[in-house]
Amino acid sequence: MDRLSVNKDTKVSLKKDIKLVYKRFGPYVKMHRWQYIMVLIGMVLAAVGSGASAYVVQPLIDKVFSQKNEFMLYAMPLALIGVFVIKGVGQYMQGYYMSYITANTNKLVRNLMLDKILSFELGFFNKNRSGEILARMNDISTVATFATNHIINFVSICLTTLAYGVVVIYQGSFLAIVALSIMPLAIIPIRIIAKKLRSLANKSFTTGVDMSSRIFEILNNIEIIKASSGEKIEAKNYREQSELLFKVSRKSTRVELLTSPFMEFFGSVAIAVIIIVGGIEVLNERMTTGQFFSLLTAMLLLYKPVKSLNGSFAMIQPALVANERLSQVIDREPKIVDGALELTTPIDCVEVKNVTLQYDDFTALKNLNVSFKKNSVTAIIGKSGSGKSSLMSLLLRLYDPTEGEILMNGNNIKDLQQKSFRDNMSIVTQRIFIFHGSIAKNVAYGLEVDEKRVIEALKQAQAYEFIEKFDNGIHTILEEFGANLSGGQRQRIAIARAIYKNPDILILDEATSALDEQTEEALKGTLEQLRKDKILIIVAHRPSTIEIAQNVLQMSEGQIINYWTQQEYQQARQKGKITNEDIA
Ligand SMILES: Nc1ncnc2c1ncn2[C@@H]1O[C@H](COP(=O)(O)OP(=O)(O)OP(=O)(O)O)[C@@H](O)[C@H]1O
Repeated sequence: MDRLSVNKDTKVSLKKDIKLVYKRFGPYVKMHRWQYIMVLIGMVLAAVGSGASAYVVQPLIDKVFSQKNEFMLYAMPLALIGVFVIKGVGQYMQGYYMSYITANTNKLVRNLMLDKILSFELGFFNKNRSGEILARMNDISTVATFATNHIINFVSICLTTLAYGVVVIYQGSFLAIVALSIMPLAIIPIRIIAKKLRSLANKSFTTGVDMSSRIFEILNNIEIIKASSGEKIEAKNYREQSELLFKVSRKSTRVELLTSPFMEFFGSVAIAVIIIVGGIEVLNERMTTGQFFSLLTAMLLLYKPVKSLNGSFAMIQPALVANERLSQVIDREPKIVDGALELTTPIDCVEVKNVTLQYDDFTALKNLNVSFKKNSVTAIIGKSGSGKSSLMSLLLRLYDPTEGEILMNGNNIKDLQQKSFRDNMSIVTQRIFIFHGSIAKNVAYGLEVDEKRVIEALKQAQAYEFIEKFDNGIHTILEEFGANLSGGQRQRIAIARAIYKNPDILILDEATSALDEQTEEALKGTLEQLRKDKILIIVAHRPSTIEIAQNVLQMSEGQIINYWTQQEYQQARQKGKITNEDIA
């Protein structure tokens, strides 16, 4: 499964889906057992406090108001304060430890999810929009909150209900059974509502994904949008999606809120029955007034936990759907699996053997055979779309060949630990990654900052002369995407980063396109020096860059059509066999 999808099936299989949630979140529940014990203690305190608060109504009315007992007049309010303090402490403990469990689970699953996403091959990112992936990150909190709270909500409600139930039954058993039996009837409409909520949760997710993906696209292409006066079209499209989301959310609120009137109705019927049946019992002196009011208070208090049980049923559907979506990411296996072998020697030879690469049905590279050796500079030329970048991606194992193999120092790179060879490779492409941070940190990305070496790398990349002019030099803060730099300056920082790593293989994939001729000429001198002990590959687009290469490889439609020495290449150029148009 390359493309993430949303399951449109609205068939409700609560039991199976809840099982899936606990299969995923069970370990996190187990891991927090001590916190759960604290929650449980808090819960017992709160439940005892709640039950006792209903119970004290009876002696208050019977002893103080009916029998005029003065001692009880002072004792009862004190007891009441005590009972509420116990309840308060219990609720605090329960709330504090519960939110700890939820927040910690959220954190751990988020980290796991990012590790997983980072382990995926490039193809996954090409096929899925950023908004789609981000939305699945946001799903975590919905499921984690549900998974960690649901058990405890359930236990809490059962305990509180039990405590009230004891009071209710103790104060008048016949009456209690009548009243308690009406309450569960309210659960019936919930199952009908659950089905509706599931399809609405899916719809709202898909619309949300479209919207956040669009925002990403707008932010990443703002220059083009403005230059093409696309603001109005973007705003119009976004408004339409916003409206759709608004409608879906209104609909789900309507459905969700239906539980409330149902509950109110069943609750009022239960209370009405208690008043009539209990009133008759009191009038016939089979029950004291205190017992009656204590029972009534317990019933009114019982209403809240039963209502919240219903509330948590309404939460189940969005959480189950969210679990299904995030499982698509967490359970997905990366297509590029790391090898076991660590490459410990410097890379001195890369061989591409009978390599074919297919993107879905499209064959981008066909049966390639070429090798790159230490101390050599190879230029790759070819028209746009001929497969130059695809070949470079294969060397980094961003994709695996569909057929054939890539060998590094004689080892198939599939058998090697990716980090062990990527740590010794640098690539500069036209897509330049600059993050918000100092120039020094941008250059040393992923490595310790050594200021001297940073300056040296910047000098080699012909970047230091403009950085020197900044007030803060290499400590100048760069904006996201390098917005405060020119295209050529960004490219030179990226080249400095590649040099700073001191790699065995340096790949420049159209990395100098934004440089003026003079800077490029100066950079050529640097590359001449750098070639020593390195494999240098330059995907070239200017005839002047090709001059430093010993070998020139020409690609066309995914195939190597020529492999020349520099001399042969020059002769081919002179004879007009190769023109500027052949160099993309
Ligand atoms: N991720 C991808 N999925 C599907 N097709 C792709 C993908 N990447 C590249 N291609 C296709 O493979 C072919 C080779 O692309 P590649 O980027 O390797 O060419 P290139 O020679 O580097 O082109 P340019 O000089 O324009 O950068 C193109 O036809 C392109 O459309």
